[in-house]
Amino acid sequence: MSGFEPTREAAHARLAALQPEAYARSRNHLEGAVTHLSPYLTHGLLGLAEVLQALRERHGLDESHKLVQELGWRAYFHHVWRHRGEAIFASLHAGPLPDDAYAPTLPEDIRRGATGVPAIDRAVRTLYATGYLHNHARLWLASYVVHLRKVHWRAGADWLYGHLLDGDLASNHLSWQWVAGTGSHKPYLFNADNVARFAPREWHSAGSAIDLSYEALDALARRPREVGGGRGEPVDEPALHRAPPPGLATEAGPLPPAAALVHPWSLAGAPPGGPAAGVFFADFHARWPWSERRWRFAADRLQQIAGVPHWCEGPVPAGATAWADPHAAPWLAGARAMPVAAAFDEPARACASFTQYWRGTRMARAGSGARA
Ligand SMILES: Cc1cc2nc3c(=O)[nH]c(=O)nc-3n(C[C@H](O)[C@H](O)[C@H](O)COP(=O)(O)OP(=O)(O)OC[C@H]3O[C@@H](n4cnc5c(N)ncnc54)[C@H](O)[C@@H]3O)c2cc1C
Repeated sequence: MSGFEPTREAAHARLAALQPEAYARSRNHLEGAVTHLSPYLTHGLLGLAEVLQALRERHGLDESHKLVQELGWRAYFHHVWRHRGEAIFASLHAGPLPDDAYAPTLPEDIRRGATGVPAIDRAVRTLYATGYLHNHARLWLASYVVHLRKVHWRAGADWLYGHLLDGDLASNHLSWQWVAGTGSHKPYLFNADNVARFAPREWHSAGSAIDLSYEALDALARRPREVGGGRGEPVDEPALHRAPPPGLATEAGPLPPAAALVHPWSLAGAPPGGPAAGVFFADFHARWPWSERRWRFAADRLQQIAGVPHWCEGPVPAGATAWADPHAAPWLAGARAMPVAAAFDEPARACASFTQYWRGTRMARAGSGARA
């Protein structure tokens, strides 16, 4: 996989390269034909509706196709965030053990990719080297952290979010809850045989702490004691930054009163109006630090669109305009937030499961007038 360039051209190149049939056959394999669209979707370089439209028009896909369903998971997690708000950052319901049976912080050997389980240590190295992980690797990592090492899912979720280029608070934190069993009916478990089936040889983990039957793993998930770790060679964890890292320029002055704002989740371009101004929200990053790679991804694109981005401490001026996004919403309260085109029709009620959501929605039809 090559890196992720923060440009519309790179995003469209990913879209043009999609192979839906190969995706459906191979998506669970670490070397399968996955799309690598997630950093572009998270940062609004591509809209979900825009991707679905391309899948419909170029490939004739509908809701029955696996790729459309996977994109549906993203939309479902945002549906849950819309309905539950801040509640998604705490356990939605009880998991296999009470919350206080899990450690509140991530042990050093996991952070440093030194657990001695090749699949986990590889995943951590890949994450730090690229800012991206295949879905299966994310599932393995989260399951190991929560069920074998007894670390609270929230500690793992916050850490992973910071290092991912595609970190999306709904997809990330709700996926961790799905794995933990606090957002699904049972814990997600995996073993060395599963890794051997879907990952290249260097990831294989026979003889390690995950080389167990599913019965044994299920019993482990339901008892409070952790399996030990810490037998591997450590790597350095890249720093996470709550403010722009050294060398990344931002402007501290006030925003123009009627600015067309571009924030890090709307990097396709400025909304209509003007003048365009890029913006980072200080309060967001006080809570959610990012890796340097991610800061640069967003800042490079903001710079392309609107010059040096502003460092915004507090809400934006009333009279400014911006594309709506839930990550940015608290700081856009006084501004005109322009809706992004819906990708899927919104079910009338809050859905308690993906299955319920999927039964209650369809791919939205184009033509709402909002940005794709
Ligand atoms: C523990 C954990 C944490 C995750 N954190 C994030 C995150 O912060 N941001 C994020 O975008 N995705 C997250 N995901 C979902 C998924 O792993 C990634 O979207 C996917 O791996 C991104 O790679 P891709 O674009 O090549 O995916 P593909 O497999 O090619 O899928 C295409 C698109 O469908 C959507 N999608 C696919 N699978 C999922 C899924 N399970 N849940 C939600 N959307 C999905 C994504 O938008 C993705 O870009 C997480 C999953 C897990 C298990």
